[in-house]
Amino acid sequence: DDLQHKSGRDVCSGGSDLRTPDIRLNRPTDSVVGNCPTEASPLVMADDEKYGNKMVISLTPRLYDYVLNNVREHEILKQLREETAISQIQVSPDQAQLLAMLVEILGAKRCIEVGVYTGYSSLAVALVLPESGRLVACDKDANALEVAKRYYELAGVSHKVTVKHGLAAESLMSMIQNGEESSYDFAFLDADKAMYQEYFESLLRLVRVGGVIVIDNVLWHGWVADSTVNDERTISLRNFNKKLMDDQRVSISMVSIGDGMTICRKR
Ligand SMILES: C[S@@+](CC[C@H](N)C(=O)[O-])C[C@H]1O[C@@H](n2cnc3c(N)ncnc32)[C@H](O)[C@@H]1O
Repeated sequence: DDLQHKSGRDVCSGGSDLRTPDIRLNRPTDSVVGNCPTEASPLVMADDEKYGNKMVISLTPRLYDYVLNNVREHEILKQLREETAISQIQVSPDQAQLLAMLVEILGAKRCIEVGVYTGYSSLAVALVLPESGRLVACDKDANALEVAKRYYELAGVSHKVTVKHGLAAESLMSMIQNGEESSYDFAFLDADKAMYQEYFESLLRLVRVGGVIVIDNVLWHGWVADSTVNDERTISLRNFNKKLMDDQRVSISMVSIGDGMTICRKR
């Protein structure tokens, strides 16, 4: 049913204007079978002529397995992921690796995470921070934070992490009031979606010029692009993405990894 477009058109059985790509030739074939990825053909085409029917890769389960097999996941991260996998709310290993890579590229020393849960993404960041580095980890869930703290200890990084238990909006505001504006290099936002704009405004104050803010779930199960889905969180994310697109205070790059992440660099 997911594959059935609400208009009644089966988007994966193909329309007359959609052709399946020939991967070997890296160009479309003439056969008309659709625009949805299959294991044999993970390429999909933008179906708008203005993009020149550009072909892009779309992950199938087999291809995603391949991606995951090419992630260098630290043993302690694997252990944490396996212990808490049931929740399905933590970032994926390839996302965590990208966050850590961004921190390394930036040479970040001071980081913030909003939405820590049991610590998977924050641990990935803490592991690559220098010994003098600091990560402020904000979450309102005391039980989840206990698990996170246990793993920071196990990984030998707890001296780099300051856990802030409470409402993230208040934690961020207290950091601002504490004179910490423009003193952070990197922030990761992954908490309640309806509050994203407010968190983003605070993070923008806390991060220095040239610093990076990464926002998770910007594609929100794909619902942001489905005009028939209009629940509160989807609308929030859609509005947030729209505002960010026009926000000249940052450069942006929306990346279709995991549930979608936008990387922002403060100008
Ligand atoms: C998607 S999970 C974070 C996952 C984590 N980044 C990871 O990859 O392991 C979202 C977290 O945001 C926290 N959260 C939701 N609303 C919050 C709020 N108002 N203040 C602080 N934390 C909040 C939840 O308690 C939850 O742990």
